[in-house]
Amino acid sequence: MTDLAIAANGLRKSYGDKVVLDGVDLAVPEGTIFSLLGPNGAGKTTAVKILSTLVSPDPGSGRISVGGHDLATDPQAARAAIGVTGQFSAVDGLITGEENMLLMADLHHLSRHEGRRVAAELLARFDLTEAAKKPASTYSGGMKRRLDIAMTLVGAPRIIFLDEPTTGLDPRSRHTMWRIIRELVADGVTVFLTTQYLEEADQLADRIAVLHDGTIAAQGTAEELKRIVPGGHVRLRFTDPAAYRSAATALREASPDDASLALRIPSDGSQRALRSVLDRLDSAGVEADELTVHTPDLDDVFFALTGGVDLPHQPTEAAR
Ligand SMILES: Nc1ncnc2c1ncn2[C@@H]1O[C@H](COP(=O)(O)OP(=O)(O)OP(=O)(O)O)[C@@H](O)[C@H]1O
Repeated sequence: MTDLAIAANGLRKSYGDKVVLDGVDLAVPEGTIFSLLGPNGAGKTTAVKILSTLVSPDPGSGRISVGGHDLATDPQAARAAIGVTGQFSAVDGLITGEENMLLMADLHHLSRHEGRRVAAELLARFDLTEAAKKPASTYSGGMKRRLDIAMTLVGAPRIIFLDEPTTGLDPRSRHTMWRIIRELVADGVTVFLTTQYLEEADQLADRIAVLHDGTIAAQGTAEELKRIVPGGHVRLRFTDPAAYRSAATALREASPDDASLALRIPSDGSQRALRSVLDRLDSAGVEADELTVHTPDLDDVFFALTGGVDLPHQPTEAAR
């Protein structure tokens, strides 16, 4: 057994002439959240389908192992270790939440007694006990999504693939889902998450990979990815025009914005850089009325990586 829950080398997949995955390497340590980001059609779902044994990779692909099992030689064992919650819900709306759970328990060959115990426990955990006897078609989007994950957990998988788990959910339901995902990982489960929401990857993922043109354009922690795009700065705002002019003289590298009496100073936002700005303001005897630090966010990274902008360097092999 390896300490990587998911390991893939040179993952390739084409549909006819269309190359969807063109040599993708993935390494997801056990008990972590990995997020695959990419624009629509980038191949995220295809990657999830291959890793969860629903679709075969092209013959040119390298070794893929999931849960320590080689997908080529032991797909059955890999399948037993995973759970998949896709973009299209497995929930049957015609039967109740509880019946959906019991159906999953049957599929996993749990005894009647054990099935009822597991179903009740998971329904309670996902705050669905009250709604358990109602048809799932009457559930809200958030409740359906929670039921979907609860159904995935009936088989106690060690690795869970969540394909866009919060698409279409309101902010409250999205936060509930984030709490659920964090709790899963606290229990030692590995989560492979695809999302269109950069904030979601930023909030949850230990590591993020950006998929673009069939390859991984960059991967690392959210902080590592943010460091590869320029744009960090400190913004100082003044109410007194004289103070504004003195500050502009003291901070020669600043870009002035005369209309709003604001100065923009390129900065990595570190403590040392901030101290240098404040020291120079002190020496000039001026005080800013407002100071804000802007660090690039994942949106900046995403658009830079998938929009053809030239970047200085990419920490693809950044230390784990
Ligand atoms: N079975 C298939 N046959 C032919 N083409 C396919 C098939 N499945 C996916 N594709 C194509 O492969 C590309 C990647 O699709 P995929 O669903 O993996 O993207 P995605 O990143 O998950 O996109 P989205 O965010 O829109 O869900 C798309 O161009 C899609 O049309």
